Amino acid sequence: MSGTTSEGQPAVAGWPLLRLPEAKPQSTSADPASDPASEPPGSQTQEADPASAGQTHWKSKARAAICSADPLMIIVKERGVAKKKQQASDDMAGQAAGAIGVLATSFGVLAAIKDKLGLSWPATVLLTAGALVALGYGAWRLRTGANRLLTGTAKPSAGGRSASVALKQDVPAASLDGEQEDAEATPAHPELTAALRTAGVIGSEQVIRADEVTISQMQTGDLYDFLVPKGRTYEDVEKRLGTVAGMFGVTRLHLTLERSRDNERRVKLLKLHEPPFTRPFPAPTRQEIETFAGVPLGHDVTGQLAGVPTFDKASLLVAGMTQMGKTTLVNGLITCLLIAYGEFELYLLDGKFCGLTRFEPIATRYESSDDPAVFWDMVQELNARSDSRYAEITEAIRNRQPVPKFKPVIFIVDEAADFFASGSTNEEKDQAKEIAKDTRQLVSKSLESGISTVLMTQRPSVNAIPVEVRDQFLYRMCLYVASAGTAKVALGDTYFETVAPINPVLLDPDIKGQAVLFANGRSTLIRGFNFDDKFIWDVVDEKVTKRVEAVPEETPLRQAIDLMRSKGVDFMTTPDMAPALGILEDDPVKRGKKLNELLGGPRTYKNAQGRGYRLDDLIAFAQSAT
Ligand SMILES: Nc1ncnc2c1ncn2[C@@H]1O[C@H](COP(=O)(O)OP(=O)(O)OP(=O)(O)O)[C@@H](O)[C@H]1O
Repeated sequence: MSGTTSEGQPAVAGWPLLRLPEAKPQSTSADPASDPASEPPGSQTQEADPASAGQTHWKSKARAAICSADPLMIIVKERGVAKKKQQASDDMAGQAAGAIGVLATSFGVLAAIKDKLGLSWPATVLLTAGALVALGYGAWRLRTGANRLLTGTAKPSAGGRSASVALKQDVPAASLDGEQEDAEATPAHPELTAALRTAGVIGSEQVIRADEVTISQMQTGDLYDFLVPKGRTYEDVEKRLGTVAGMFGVTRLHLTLERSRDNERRVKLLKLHEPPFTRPFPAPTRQEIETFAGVPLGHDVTGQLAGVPTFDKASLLVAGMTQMGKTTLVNGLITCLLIAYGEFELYLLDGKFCGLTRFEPIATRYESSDDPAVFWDMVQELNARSDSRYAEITEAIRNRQPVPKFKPVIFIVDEAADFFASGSTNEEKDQAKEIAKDTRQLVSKSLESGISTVLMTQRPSVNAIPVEVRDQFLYRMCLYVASAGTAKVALGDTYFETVAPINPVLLDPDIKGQAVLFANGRSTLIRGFNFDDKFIWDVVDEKVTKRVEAVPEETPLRQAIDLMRSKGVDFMTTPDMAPALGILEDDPVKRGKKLNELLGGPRTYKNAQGRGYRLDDLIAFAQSAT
């Protein structure tokens, strides 16, 4: 018999009629020539079928199907019925043979036991059945005990049994791994399990175990402390914090997540009772600032101090719309630096004229101007200091000496965008390009030489601060802004792809000083400090006194400073100061030159009274020299 159908398809033994391409159940053709089921006896289809007991019956049914609406289906069904019947009779024969075998063996075994023990037939049967049941029970106990040992669950007490069974119903169908055997044995925490499953943090078959969850009521909110299932870490929660917040029915701003030092699976999730910073936190004390590990920039949503680990080799960009609290925040930063950062030099450029004035007495250079030329001059001065510091480093390395330690310099500019704006002439455009180039160099290359830059802007638009400058900042802060695009300018183009980003657009603009701090790849919502003026003035005065006291008393510079302070003046002319320091020269030019040399070369200042020295300049000069 041929192994193919008329179309050349392989004829499967037993299924010659099932030519699938033609098997259209909808076919209603009455043309026998076109219908494979109507092929006459002796045709290829018939020949392909091996003889069988059910064949005649099947053929007659198949012929009857010619006139039906669905002939092929009927043929297939009939074929199936015939096959099943044959299989059933085969199965019955096999089972009967098996049963006879089992009976014969059992009888043999029982006869052997009866013979050995000399018991009656009923006693032998009962004894054997009892022994088999006892063996089965023993095996079951053994397996249950081993499972309990592996999962670490206690043996349920009689009273706890029903509760345990009820709780087990909360647990989803177990998978094959040990994790789920654990889950089966311990109830799931319903709220967290449902929230984290729906948020896609854990798989649909995973649970947060109730015995690994603690919920504490804090003053500001509920603190959930829990372990995510094995194979997951706190980062899985952190990545989907926004979605998790949605599951809790709050916003991303209501949630903060903390990792634990003891276990990567441990998550500490704080859900605030009310929107962040609804109630103000009191400004920190000196002691709190001093004991903070790093430089504090504000409070976090729980009222703890938050900030950056260091300002060494760092630079900060602060952006936010007008009147949101940038200047106040940076005033707070400088105050904290003065309290806890040791000795450093301040270069201040007050583009808003009075935002940083409180710190003028301790600034090495303070300018209040919106002139780009002033900004450029300060940038160039700092670049020159950086170059000379690099030269010292190179020299030390060349001579196999330890690399020198430099006093940190912090350059703070309030409202920086104005300084990069270019005029319409070619000359002004060239100048703007040069300013951008020098600023980029300052921010990027000065870190190693200990010069950090803080730029603030109320216009974080794409062009306000050139991208080559923006890209260099290590720390970024963004207060309220109106669009996500603006937030990206401040926090970086890829900010919203980072772990658990916070959208500054969602901040409440009526709660001043709130900012997203993005440092070391993590976002923290903070609110800058709003110190009393008196607190800031006291900190500044103390610092000035300390710095003056650090200048040796016998030096002319210290004597000049003490003279001005004792007389309570901010400015003294050269003719007034020179005799007090022992210069009795009558010629004004020679006197001025001698005095400046004696003082070590501080900058002079000229006003209506004539040329002389300002106290702030002398103090700044003294501290830059130490
Ligand atoms: N943390 C804070 N707590 C309470 N009030 C604050 C806080 N920060 C700022 N403010 C208040 O908000 C107002 C604006 O502050 P600030 O001048 O610092 O904003 P700014 O962003 O620098 O404004 P601009 O860009 O217009 O100069 C001020 O009245 C200030 O007192």
